[in-house]
Parts: sequence; C-alpha cells; structure tokens
Amino acid sequence: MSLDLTEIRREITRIDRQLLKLLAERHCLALDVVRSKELTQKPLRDTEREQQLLQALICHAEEEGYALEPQYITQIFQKIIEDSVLTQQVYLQKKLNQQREQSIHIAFLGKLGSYSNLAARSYATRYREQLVELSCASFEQVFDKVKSGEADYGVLPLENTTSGSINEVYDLLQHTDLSLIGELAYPIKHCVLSATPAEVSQIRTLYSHPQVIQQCSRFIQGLSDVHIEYCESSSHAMQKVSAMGRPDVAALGNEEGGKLYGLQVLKTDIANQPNNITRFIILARNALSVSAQIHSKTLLLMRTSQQAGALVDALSIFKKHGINMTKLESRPIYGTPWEEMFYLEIEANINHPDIRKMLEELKGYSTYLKILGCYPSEIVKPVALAAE
Ligand SMILES: C=C(O[C@@H]1C=C(C(=O)O)C=C[C@H]1O)C(=O)O
Repeated sequence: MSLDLTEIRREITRIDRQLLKLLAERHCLALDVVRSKELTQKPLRDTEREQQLLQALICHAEEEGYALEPQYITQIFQKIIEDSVLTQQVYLQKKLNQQREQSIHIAFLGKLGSYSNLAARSYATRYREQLVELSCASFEQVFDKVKSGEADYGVLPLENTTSGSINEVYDLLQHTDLSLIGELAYPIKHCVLSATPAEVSQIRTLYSHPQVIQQCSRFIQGLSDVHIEYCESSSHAMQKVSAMGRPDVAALGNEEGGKLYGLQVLKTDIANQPNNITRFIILARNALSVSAQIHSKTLLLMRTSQQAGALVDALSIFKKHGINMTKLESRPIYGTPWEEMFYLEIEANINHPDIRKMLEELKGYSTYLKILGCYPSEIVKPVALAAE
C-alpha cells in the first residue's frame, strides 16, 4: 500500500465519485417508489421499513467486518432517507398543485446573504424552481409583497432552537389573509466576520440583527469592552462592516453572506448551542392542497372565552381525536388587554373528513377559529432503532 498522499487522495476522490453516483441512483429510485405509491395510495413514509433497513445495514457491516460504528451508519442513512422522503413529497405536491418548472419570486428579510435569503434559496432548490430574489426591509414588507402579488412566496423565520419564537412574525400572522403553504428547518451557523484580518480581541463594535445577538449572547458576554450596534438584518450588518473596512468592527453573520461582501471569518460556531436551527414558514396568497399520503401539519389561530378551563376544554378535542399538537404559542391581542390569541400547530391534514369534523367541534369551544394553512411537514423525524 502506497503512502503517497497524492495517490491516496486520488483513490479517495475516485471512491467519493462512486458514492455520489450511487446516491444519485438511489435518489432516482425514490422517484420510482413515489410513482408506485401514487398508484396504491400508500402513505409516503414507512417507518417500519426504515427501521428494518437501518438494522439490516448495521448487521451487514458487522458480518462483513467493516470498521464502521452503528451510530455512524445510522446518521448517514438517516440523512439519505430524509432526502428520499422529501424528494417524494416534492413530487406529489408539485403534481397535486399542478406546479410547473417556472421562476418564482420570493420575498425575504434583508439583503442578499441574509439567513432568510439562504432559506429561500434552499426552499426553491428543493422544489427545483428558478428563484427571483426580492429583498425586504422588514417582516411586514415581506407580507405586503406577497399580498400585492409582487412576490409569489414570502419566507419568514417563525422560531429558533436557541432564542425561541419570533414574536413579530406571530403578530403579523394574526392579521393576514395569506396562507401558510410550507415550512423549512434551516441550520443557522453564526460566525464573526471582519473586513480586514484581525483578532477577535481587537473588536470594539459588533453589528448584527437582535435575534443573532440573542443567539450568541454567551460568546458576546465573553468579550470585553464591546459595543453592540443593532441592524435590520445580518446582511445589513455584513454590508456595513465591509464598507467600513476597519479591524476594530465586525459583523455577526454567516460564512456564505460573508463571501458575498468580501469579509473574512474570524471565528465560527459562536451560537449559544450547537444545534442552532431556525424554522422558516412559507406564505402565499392561496392555500395549497396537501396530498393525503404526506405527513402534514396545520396551523390554527384560536381564541377562547375567558372562563376557567376554556383552553383545556378546547385542547381536549385533539386528545379525543388522537391528534398530536407540535406547537402552542400565545400572543396578546392588540386593543384587548389581557386577552390572548393562541397559535396551535397540529399534525393533521385539513382535507381529511375526520379533521374537518374535529375542527367543527373545536369551533364550539372557541370564540374565534381560523386556519392559517395546511402544509407538508418538511421535518423528517428520524426513526428510533430498537434497543439492543
Ligand atoms: C423509499 C421509500 O420511501 C421512504 C423512504 C425510505 C428510504 O429512502 O429508504 C424508506 C421508507 C419510506 O419512509 C420506501 O417506501 O421504500
């Protein structure tokens, strides 16, 4: 066996290309699978098959004596299965809603390179759509651009695994006629960026969006003598820092955006927790139909009477119908002090007759009920393997 690095790397490159080819082949088979399921109307996800498949791979690796940890095999194949499930979902959704390959206009907060912009690109890539990017100065403007027809979709952050709910977006949802048609979980990897080579200890002013500052609060506390400047978005921050060209100012943003503004990365992974993920929602003027074969979710707006137990009674309807609730949020109702609007996200498809019946029942327990939208769940929860 040669120990020549160039030669070994050439061999690695050859294997990587083989892996890529095999992944592409598997990806095509996922499309054959969905065409077959279309005929049989089978649910798209089959967690039993996924469990068996993972278990069999782990056993096979052991029998063959491959030096691969079961955890490693599981992680890699869970990612592959996630792609397969989402590919099938996209196929069914595009067919059901008769979407053709076309260019779509997507509105998002910030300039090019903002996290919302990266999420918009990821959504368009998943649906294989050409993207026309429309920058907005505020969340409100994103809603307005979709309402006026200037944009087909609006991409907005709803919650983050570190800083929690984005209240401003929840409040805007209370008064909108737009429909929620999709979701997207996007990993947020904050870093410190500056225009010139510098040490983090040199920084005296940090620019970013309040949400980013909040998600990196521990890192910021560890810095001494630093002043914070809040910006409309992280992309505004990156642009400002780029224009200043000084070693004592830096932006908190992302690596991809940093490249766009010619910035250097001084430090990566500065969020309070490594699993820093933002869930974005996609808004459109018209609601989408979601295939019954897809695991879907519905977001409801609900207000209850001010009587004792009114909310508990309303929520008990979900329990009665065996419906899982994935999110419960409340926000003040403007003009009505101390009354709350509830946001309920449930794992349900509103086109199912049982769910329609359940919502009729729920009306009886609420003073206001509105469906904000039904959408495919794009968060593919990995299956758990049976304990040894
Ligand atoms: C490909 C399929 O659809 C889904 C994806 C799977 C995979 O990628 O292996 C397995 C089961 C299903 O959840 C299938 O049913 O075989």
